[in-house]
Amino acid sequence: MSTIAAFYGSKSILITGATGFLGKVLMEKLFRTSPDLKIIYVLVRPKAGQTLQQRVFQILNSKLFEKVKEICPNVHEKIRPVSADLNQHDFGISKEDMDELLSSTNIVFHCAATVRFDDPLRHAVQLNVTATQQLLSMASQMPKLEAFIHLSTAFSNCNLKHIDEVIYPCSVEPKKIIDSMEWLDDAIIDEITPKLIGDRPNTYTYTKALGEIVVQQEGANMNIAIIRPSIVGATWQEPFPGWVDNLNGPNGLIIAAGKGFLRAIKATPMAIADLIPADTVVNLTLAAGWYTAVHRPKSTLIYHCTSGNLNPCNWLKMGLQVLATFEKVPFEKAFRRPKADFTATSFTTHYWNAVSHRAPAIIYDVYLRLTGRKPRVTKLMNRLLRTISMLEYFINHSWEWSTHNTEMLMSMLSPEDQRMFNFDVRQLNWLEYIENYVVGVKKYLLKEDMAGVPEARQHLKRLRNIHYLFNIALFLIIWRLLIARWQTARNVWFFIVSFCSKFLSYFRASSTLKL
Ligand SMILES: CCCCCCCCCCCCCCCCCCCCCCCCCCCC(=O)SCCNC(=O)CCNC(=O)[C@H](O)C(C)(C)COP(=O)(O)OP(=O)(O)OC[C@H]1O[C@@H](n2cnc3c(N)ncnc32)[C@H](O)[C@@H]1OP(=O)(O)O
Ligand SMILES: NC(=O)C1=CN([C@@H]2O[C@H](COP(=O)(O)OP(=O)(O)OC[C@H]3O[C@@H](n4cnc5c(N)ncnc54)[C@H](OP(=O)(O)O)[C@@H]3O)[C@@H](O)[C@H]2O)C=CC1
Repeated sequence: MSTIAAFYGSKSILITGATGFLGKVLMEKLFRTSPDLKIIYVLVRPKAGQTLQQRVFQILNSKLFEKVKEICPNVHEKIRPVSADLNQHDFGISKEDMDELLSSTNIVFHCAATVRFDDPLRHAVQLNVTATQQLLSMASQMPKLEAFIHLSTAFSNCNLKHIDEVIYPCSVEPKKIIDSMEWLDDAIIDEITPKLIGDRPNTYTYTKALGEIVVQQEGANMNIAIIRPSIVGATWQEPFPGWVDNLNGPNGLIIAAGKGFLRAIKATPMAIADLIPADTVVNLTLAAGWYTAVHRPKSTLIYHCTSGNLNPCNWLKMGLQVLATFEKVPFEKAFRRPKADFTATSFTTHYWNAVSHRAPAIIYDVYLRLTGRKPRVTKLMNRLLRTISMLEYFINHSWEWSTHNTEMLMSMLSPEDQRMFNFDVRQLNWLEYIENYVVGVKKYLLKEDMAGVPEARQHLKRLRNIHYLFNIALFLIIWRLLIARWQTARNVWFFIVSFCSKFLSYFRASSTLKL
């Protein structure tokens, strides 16, 4: 019997960010492995015209939860959506809901965050710092609380090369930042943002670092742990391989490459691609929740959920396997054949952006306009190039994360728990994982049926023929222009033509003699 599964069996659990990528995988695993848990409270806001109940219902009815519904048929009764917006004071939670949450909750998993890299500092501070502070204040009033698990990121200190499982100070105290957001106006905040984030690439990593300090300061009297995952990718094994549901991280780029939009990206091919599967993160998170509650470590433990030092894979190996999978399982209705390369310098990147990204987009838009349709590819391409510029930092740097606490935690698990809550990334076969990841992107993000693969292959063949025809036409046009203007080109042309005609007459003469 799994100790961890039994531990969660009788608990009331509060999850923030349950509608997000990791939150869903976390909920699924909890229901699947501890179907007798008491209740999961999820803090949800109404969104996109859906009530919170509709949002939760949609999640429970998705493919991700198919196994859960077999194991825990009354799952709908075990989940309690609580209307909450983390941007509001007290999260806008009603008094009755608040009383219930405070009196019943045993474990808190804080996953909610803004993960956008370009969020204005005010918004990123509100969600990643102030809301974390408020949630801790709520947690401090929970008499039955056994553990508070905070999801951070391995990149919160990406301004360092070697990162230990400790909390690093920031130049300005989080409390001062929170206070200043109340009275500074947006223009001034925009002006001071680069100075505050310093050598971090964006407001996301900066505010996640501030959030960690808040957790350490405000949670001093609680059982707290911080999980720092690196780049979270599709699921590895559970509940099935390859599950993804948003465009973050590598997902959007895999689509762009598979559809033939992304042809070149500036990357350091030998830099470590520190990807970590979503189910690995969730297993570690649940194990840490159990350990924190049961063993009550004296200080806040930080767990690095990374792959680089235990099972490194570089961007070249990853990129090549992504491309190899496109060969086997092409995406439908590609714009061009998937064929991408890494560039090394800003000069070559600009060159390929002009030649391989912007030019084909413009040509295609002209074609759309000529055929009476609305041009759209240039806009799409601009958006892709903007996304790439945001992500580039992470594919051109390398980090070393120490994983002592994570390894210690692994050693504390029973063999049964090590199997059931496996976060030993050394067992991961990258090539197999990446193939499943790309197939997962096709199936679960693009919603493409595998039955469409032969047609997708045909489409790529047509694109190849168009490509050849286009190149031949281009060559002939350029050649014609050269002949018209340049004597040497004319001489070369006459030489080739007379050589070919002599060769043909010799060939004809010799075949007539044989007859
Ligand atoms: C010798 C031969 C060599 C061969 C080499 C072969 C090379 C092959 C290369 C091909 C293979 C490619 C795959 C390789 C993998 C490389 C991947 C590298 C990725 C590195 C990622 C590092 C991330 C690390 C982060 C740290 C981890 C974390 O802690 S947090 C989680 C990560 N967070 C994010 O990823 C958020 C990033 N997103 C944003 O910040 C914003 O969305 C944005 C700024 C990017 C865009 O903002 P904008 O306002 O413009 O758009 P938005 O409102 O968000 O959306 C508008 C529409 O665009 C769609 N969208 C959103 N995101 C993406 C995206 N990532 N890609 C594409 N499209 C996106 C969105 O759905 C909207 O669409 P509509 O609704 O239709 O309008
Ligand atoms: N994905 C990754 O690569 C990595 C993620 N992490 C961390 O893991 C955690 C989860 O990330 P992930 O699941 O990918 O993120 P998602 O963006 O998928 O999910 C974010 C969640 O936060 C919720 N949320 C955002 N704003 C509010 C708000 N104002 N009120 C209530 N809820 C809100 C979202 O709700 P809604 O659906 O309503 O928008 C959603 O449920 C984050 O803390 C992130 O920093 C760390 C490393 C890597």
